[in-house]
Amino acid sequence: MFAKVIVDVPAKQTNRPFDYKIPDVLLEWVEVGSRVAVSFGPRTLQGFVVEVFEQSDYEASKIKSIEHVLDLEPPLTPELVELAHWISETYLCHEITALQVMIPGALKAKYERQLSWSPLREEEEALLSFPEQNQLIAHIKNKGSVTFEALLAIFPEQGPWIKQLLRTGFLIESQIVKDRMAKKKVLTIFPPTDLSQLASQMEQLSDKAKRQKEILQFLLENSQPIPLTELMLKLDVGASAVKSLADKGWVELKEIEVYRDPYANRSFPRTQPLLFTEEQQQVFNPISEAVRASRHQVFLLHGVTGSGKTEVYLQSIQQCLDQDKEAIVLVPEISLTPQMVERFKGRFGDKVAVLHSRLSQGERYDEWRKISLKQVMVVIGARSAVFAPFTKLGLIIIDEEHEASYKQEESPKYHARDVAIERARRQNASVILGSATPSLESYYQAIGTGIPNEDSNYKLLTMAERVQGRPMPPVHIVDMREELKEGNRSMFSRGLYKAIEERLNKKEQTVLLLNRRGYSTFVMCRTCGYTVGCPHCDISLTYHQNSKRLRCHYCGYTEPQPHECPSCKSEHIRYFGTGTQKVEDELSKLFPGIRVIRMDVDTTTEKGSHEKWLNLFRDRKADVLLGTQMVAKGLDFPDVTLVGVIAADTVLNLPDFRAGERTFQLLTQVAGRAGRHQLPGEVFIQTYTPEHYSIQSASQHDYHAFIDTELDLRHSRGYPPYYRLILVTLSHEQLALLVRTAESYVSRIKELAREAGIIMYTGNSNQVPELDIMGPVASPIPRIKDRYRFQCMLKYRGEAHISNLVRKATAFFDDLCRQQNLQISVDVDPQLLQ
Ligand SMILES: Nc1ncnc2c1ncn2[C@@H]1O[C@H](COP(=O)(O)OP(=O)(O)OP(=O)(O)O)[C@@H](O)[C@H]1O
Ligand SMILES: [Zn+2]
Ligand SMILES: [Zn+2]
Repeated sequence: MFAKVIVDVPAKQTNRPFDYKIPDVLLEWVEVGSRVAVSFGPRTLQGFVVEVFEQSDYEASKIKSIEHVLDLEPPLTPELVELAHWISETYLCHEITALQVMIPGALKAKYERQLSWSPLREEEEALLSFPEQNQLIAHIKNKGSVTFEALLAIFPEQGPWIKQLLRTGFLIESQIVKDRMAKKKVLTIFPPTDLSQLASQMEQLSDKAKRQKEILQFLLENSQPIPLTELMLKLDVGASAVKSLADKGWVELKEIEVYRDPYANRSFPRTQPLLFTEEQQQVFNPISEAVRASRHQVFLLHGVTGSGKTEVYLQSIQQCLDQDKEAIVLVPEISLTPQMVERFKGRFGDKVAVLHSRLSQGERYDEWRKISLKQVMVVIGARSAVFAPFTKLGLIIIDEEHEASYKQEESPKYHARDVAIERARRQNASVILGSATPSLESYYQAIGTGIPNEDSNYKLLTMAERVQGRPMPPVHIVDMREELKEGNRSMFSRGLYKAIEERLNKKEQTVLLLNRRGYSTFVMCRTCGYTVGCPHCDISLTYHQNSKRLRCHYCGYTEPQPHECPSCKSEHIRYFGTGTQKVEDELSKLFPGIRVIRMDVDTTTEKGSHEKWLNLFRDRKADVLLGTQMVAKGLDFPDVTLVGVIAADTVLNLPDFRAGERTFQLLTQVAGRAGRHQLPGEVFIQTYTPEHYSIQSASQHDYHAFIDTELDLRHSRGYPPYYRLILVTLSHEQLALLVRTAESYVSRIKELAREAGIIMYTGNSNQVPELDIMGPVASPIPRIKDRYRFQCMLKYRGEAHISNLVRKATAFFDDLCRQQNLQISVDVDPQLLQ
């Protein structure tokens, strides 16, 4: 038997399968999707088996053998292997890159597989009726644990039997990977076993030891060990108070290892399906029908914020499980909040695995194993969870389908939504794309030519009302220019100020949004206008309050904050722009005693901090939740009755044709956090361009008004969804060479297009062009890490033949890339245009 193997060298020459012989002892172990070690030239490389076959066209003696297999179970399914091929074709990347992105990072590390005899199955052992294998079993028991290679070397004939024992759980594979990962230890406080001691100790404390008393009181009430940092946050106490209790020997403070399942010791109260509203029922019916019939169908679920989309997801998944099929739920990384996880774990309990990037490598690996060992039926996760190795997929749900983060920015530059649809198509599964603000691409697919139509690719389902007839919150647009005219120089308009004040009085909560992009806190000299830029990239450095340093977001370069202008020596050099930190300072000045939780990149780097902040807010330990995009998504807190957007224009000013769409989406999302339960909500949007259509339509909760204007604009400018885009970026250290190469790259594409008979845009043609090439021009960020960047944008109608041109043109420059260290990066359906 032979195998076709894609080896782990991402290069054009190796971007095809190579033939290897499967040695007899490995016959049982090599399958499509297996990872194997093969010799390739002078080296031994890792590779993936993409095909197993009987006869090779090559002379048998010339074909090398596979050296060994790296995993006892193939990490990829045959379906995923095919999908990887599709990804490499669609997004123009190497096939190995697409294969590698599908497996968890932990698997990529080298490790040894140890096998040992399971102690758990002792009683059933007598039932094993294969006496001739006694020797093998005795050997394993004797050794305690043995490596897979060693075992096969001694018992080369018994591969099938070993496999059987593994699958039936008599043999277990010990996870050396697990041991290799640094174990996580956390300083934890343990109350004494006899809690009554605490009460008497509390009385011994003097009145001055208020903090210590609080801690004892807390332990008395909760009687659970609790991590030190968590306690400090919860009670707002310092470590010293805890230490003095530990010194007295009243509580114990020790480091414990935390188990890697981040949800392992959490219980999720089980929830029951809610009785559907009429609208929910009416969108659920067709979904349920498709799932039951195992029919591939894409549904675009357009439901306003608070319309109860999640409940529709949950019951659709239940339908899927009832058919004994599996489901994947994708959510954007930042809305994969504990609240979200809770909703799925609450309904489906242990059947759910969770995958996101804040998990450690080990944790991710554990969750992934649950999927591949079929211990779970549902996966909820960020982008890459679309590759969960399920084999009986019934449904893929993509929540907030419009989110740009579903597009991976590094190779393979895939769009999880499109991969999901392709995967579902291959498995006859259904797809739900859910959003309050569907992307233009998806909406356009769902309406076809503008009229809802039976043949269009996606089926549009609409929920226009909030659950239980709750009203959408009224939105006030505040013109900040007027505020300034009338003498208000604060970053809060008078309206928003009053509204916050009212919430404080009524003990209700407020969410304040400040766009991340908006607070590029660059440093500028007020005398001469000099701005501090990165010496390696053409972009301003960002000021970081915590470290008091300037930092480049692209290359990580940092330098201390300057005290005088490098150009004119003036002392009036300072940082500009409203950072979240600044808003927080201002809030405390205006409302003494106000409790603010600030969530931004600076406060959420630590693992679990995201969760901690949100829990504190939910537990009403703060009046205001202030943050960047992360506060806009998915939160469902009953006491939030006010939402304020500090500056709505920041995204609008980006040089991106999606700026209007992004603004509309963000404003709609964040406005949707207010008044979701009994208490009515209210929203303030502060802006310098109140007349802009995306701000106007967001304030009226009018998706259709927005989309009509936006579709017209896109049509007249030739952008998606009417045209598709491919962005090609070339970079090199020498500007002159780069410009020359970029020019000849574009000529090359034009030449290929002419050969292929493609109608190109000429400006005065009567024919509708199929392809328009813009550029080459300098990229919006013209230099990163000392490399200059030029780009060209291809706009085209229709499908694959254009990506074929790009593939050919890029291949033509392959040698130049290698010899001259030129880089050409291709982004199909780009989301970021920098
Ligand atoms: N059928 C129902 N009966 C009663 N309450 C419901 C029902 N469906 C949903 N809810 C409740 O309504 C609230 C809003 O629902 P949900 O969070 O699912 O909305 P959503 O459409 O996902 O909103 P968003 O897009 O803003 O996240 C939740 O508190 C949910 O528990
Ligand atoms: Zn200056
Ligand atoms: Zn830089």
